[in-house]
Amino acid sequence: MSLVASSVWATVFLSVLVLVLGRIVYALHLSPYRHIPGPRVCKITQYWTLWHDIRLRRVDKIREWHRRYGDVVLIAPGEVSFSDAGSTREIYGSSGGLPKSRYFDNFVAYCHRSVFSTLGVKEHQEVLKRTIAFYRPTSVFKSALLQPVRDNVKKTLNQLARRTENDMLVVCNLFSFDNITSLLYGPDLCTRTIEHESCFERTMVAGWMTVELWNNLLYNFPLTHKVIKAVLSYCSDEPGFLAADDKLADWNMKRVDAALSKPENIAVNSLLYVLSTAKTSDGLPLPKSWIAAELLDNIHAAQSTVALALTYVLWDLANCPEWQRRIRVELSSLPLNDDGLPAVSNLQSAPILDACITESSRLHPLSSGRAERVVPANRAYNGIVLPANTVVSTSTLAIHHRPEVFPNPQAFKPERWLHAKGEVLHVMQSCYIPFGYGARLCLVRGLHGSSIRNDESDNGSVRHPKRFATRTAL
Ligand code: HEM
Repeated sequence: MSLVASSVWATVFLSVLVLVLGRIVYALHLSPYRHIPGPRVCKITQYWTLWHDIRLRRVDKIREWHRRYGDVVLIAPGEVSFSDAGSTREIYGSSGGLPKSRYFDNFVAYCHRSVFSTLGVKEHQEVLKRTIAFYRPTSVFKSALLQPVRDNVKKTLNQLARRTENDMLVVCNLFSFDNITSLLYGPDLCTRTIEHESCFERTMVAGWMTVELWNNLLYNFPLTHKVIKAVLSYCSDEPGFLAADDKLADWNMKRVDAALSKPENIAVNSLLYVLSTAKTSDGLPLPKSWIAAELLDNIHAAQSTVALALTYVLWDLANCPEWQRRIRVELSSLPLNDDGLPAVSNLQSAPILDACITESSRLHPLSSGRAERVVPANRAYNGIVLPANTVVSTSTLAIHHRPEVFPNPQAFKPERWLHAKGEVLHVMQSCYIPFGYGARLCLVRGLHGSSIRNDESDNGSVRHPKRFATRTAL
């Protein structure tokens, strides 16, 4: 190697070394985050957490860090995770008013921000006004909208009885898709993937389950995702590999087009109906793309969360014959409707079923763990001062596994919800956040009959009665 080439290489090597050492010294000794507990590597680079994100192990890793470092953990430069009820209240509570982080840009559809992806507090309140009527129990539980869902329950039970354990997630996904399309578009435009084995939508749902596994890569490294998608499409003779999301967006837009061309046929109380009758702040009808974006977002919000929630409940119960027996006894004592299923209102008086679902959601919370908010000005949380623009979040998995609140936290113990009373129950409720907390609580939280409510679940408004970064956590 010539002398010139050697000195160029030496200069490059030394420059990189100086940059890396400089970064390490800054992160560990000078950064405004140096005092926050957490793994050293997370203080230096965000790529360690991103790596776990892509491997779909982020939530587990953060819980492990909370066990080791306590309730406040620096998970990346400028990103802090909490696992206690007090900080959760401050971060997500209505009074805190923290905006969502740029992570939610990943959920912008047709260039429009839905309720879920709106960042600022004021903007969110405006957007929410257009859709909130849909989430009222009095409208969702109207039988015209609910009957297809009830019919799906019976079809799904038949399918589950015939299939193997491995098909459980697939069947639950189809069930979830048919249900949400029924509530969003109404019975005439909903899908029937459970019964029609060869319909287009069924292939789309299957493709989408694969897309979700790759979404974390898409959100963190879009270019790499594009290259992998192109290469795998080419190699697998499957041009549509990882294209189910685009297919879903086209499919949704066609449905909205078809419905808006005959508005008189749109099912009353469906989300499509609520949106097609809503007005902008200037009193004009909502543009088609806004309507389509909100519908698409609700499919995303509902699809894998509900499918996984159901799969986990079935999984937990599969290992507990005694709880299965108790649920059967409880349900068989409820009066039945003509369709052979208990009325929704009667399910509110099924505490054993409720406790099993609640405990399953505690053990396997389904939100991505990236319910991120941004701190607008320097402020202390749990006694630790954070600079403005820090991204903060609560680790749902960590707070759900606090051993002093949920003794033997790894165990499926529905009885903890049945027996707890007074202050003990209150503390458990304040550490139970599978549907989020406070100002941006999941809009369907109020539809779940559970008696489990945290402090901000019942503030009088309907919304207080949430993939693979996607919306669920694996
Ligand atoms: C078991 C099922 C579900 C779980 C675990 C769940 C969980 C969550 C969580 C944790 C949030 C808050 C995200 C944040 O704070 O950043 C949320 C928000 C939301 N969820 Fe759900 N969700 C579920 C089902 C659904 C369904 C079925 C729908 C629609 C029909 C839905 C619609 C929404 C919407 C629109 C938001 C945004 C609320 C806002 O920002 O005001 N979710 N969900």
